[in-house]
Amino acid sequence: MKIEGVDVIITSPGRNFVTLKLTTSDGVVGLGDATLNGRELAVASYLRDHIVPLLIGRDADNIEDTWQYLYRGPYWRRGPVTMAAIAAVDMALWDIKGKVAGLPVYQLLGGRSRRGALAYGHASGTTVDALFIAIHNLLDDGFKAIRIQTGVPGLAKVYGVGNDQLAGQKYDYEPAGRTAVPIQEDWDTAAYLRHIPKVFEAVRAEFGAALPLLHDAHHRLTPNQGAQLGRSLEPFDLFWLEDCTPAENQEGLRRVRSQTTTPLAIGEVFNSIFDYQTLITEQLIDYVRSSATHAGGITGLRKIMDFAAIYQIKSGIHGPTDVSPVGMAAALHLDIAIHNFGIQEFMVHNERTLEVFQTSYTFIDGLLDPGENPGLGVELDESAAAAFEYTPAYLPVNRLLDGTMHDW
Ligand SMILES: O=NC(=O)[C@@H](O)[C@H](O)[C@H](O)CO
Ligand SMILES: [Co+2]
Repeated sequence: MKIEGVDVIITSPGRNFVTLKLTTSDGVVGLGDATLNGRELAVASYLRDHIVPLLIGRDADNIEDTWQYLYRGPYWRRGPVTMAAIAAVDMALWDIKGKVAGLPVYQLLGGRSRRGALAYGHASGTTVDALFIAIHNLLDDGFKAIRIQTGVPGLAKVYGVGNDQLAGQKYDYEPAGRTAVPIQEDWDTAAYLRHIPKVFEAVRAEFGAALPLLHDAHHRLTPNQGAQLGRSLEPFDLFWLEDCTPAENQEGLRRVRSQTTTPLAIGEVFNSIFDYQTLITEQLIDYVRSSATHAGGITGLRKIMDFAAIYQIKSGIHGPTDVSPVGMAAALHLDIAIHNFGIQEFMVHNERTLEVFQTSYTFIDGLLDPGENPGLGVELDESAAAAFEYTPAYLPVNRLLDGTMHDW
């Protein structure tokens, strides 16, 4: 069965998505997510200009060989653009293989290892009161685990805090601003480190000790500051503290790990198994955050998760609204099949996105499930997609109060 058609579909139902559509000589269609927030056109070009010519005529059955061909063939390896492009091809080939077999992809990955995948939602508020409203809304929606982000006194806008009026609504936070250049946010680490423990103390007092709570420091701390935060949050028993420090310097996590028992999650910006090599072999983290969309697809992320399993490290697949429903579905098939599943981020796409992408995954009683449709279980309505033009959008940049460029 040969690959005959290769289309790159860019659509923007509220935010930009890049989708790869493969069509085989038998007319079977596979979809793959290639969305890289703020750099969508780079991946679209990588696909259109450099991958499409290589795919036409290739055997659609050979997923591993295609992955290796696209990973080793370009000579220049790894990186978010390359691995998102490879991810889209990989997902589309798994989608095709499932449709041909008449099986949901998780059945091809070893079958079901759990009833459903525990999801966590995003609660945010500029104030603790607004945050409480958001938490109640998510609990009402059935979430059994919740990420907590709040404003920081003295700072106008902080990562992960949406519009209080939308508090807890299903998609109350899209970080990429539709502006010609990135908007600038300000940051004050000392104010943040003073504030966050008080927020968790208030949340635990209001919602009790058992509710799984997560928090994302979003790469903004030094290793020692990450250690300080991890220690200060130990009394509040977090499910995880995410991106406590930029982790390209993987050894930096040794400092954090040696000082705190707060569980650590790293890697939504990582795209290769080598980005995790020290983090995993030295057990410096508890959860791997990469999405299938950004880490070379189902094939790429499965390799990372099987490596992590040896060291008792679990998945915490990245599931923001800038991973498309196709990427979300790919994650859910892995979530259901792998043994070392941890939790799945679920920001919930907006209605317009779900007009373009018809999904069959479900969220019931706090658990996500990919469903039983053959393949990944997502269809793309191309005429609906065409109605939403690409619009440049960028993630913010972040500076310290003295103007020094910092991590966002
Ligand atoms: O844990 N989730 C996150 O950190 C996300 O909200 C990221 O900021 C966005 O996906 C970046 O595009
Ligand atoms: Co994050």
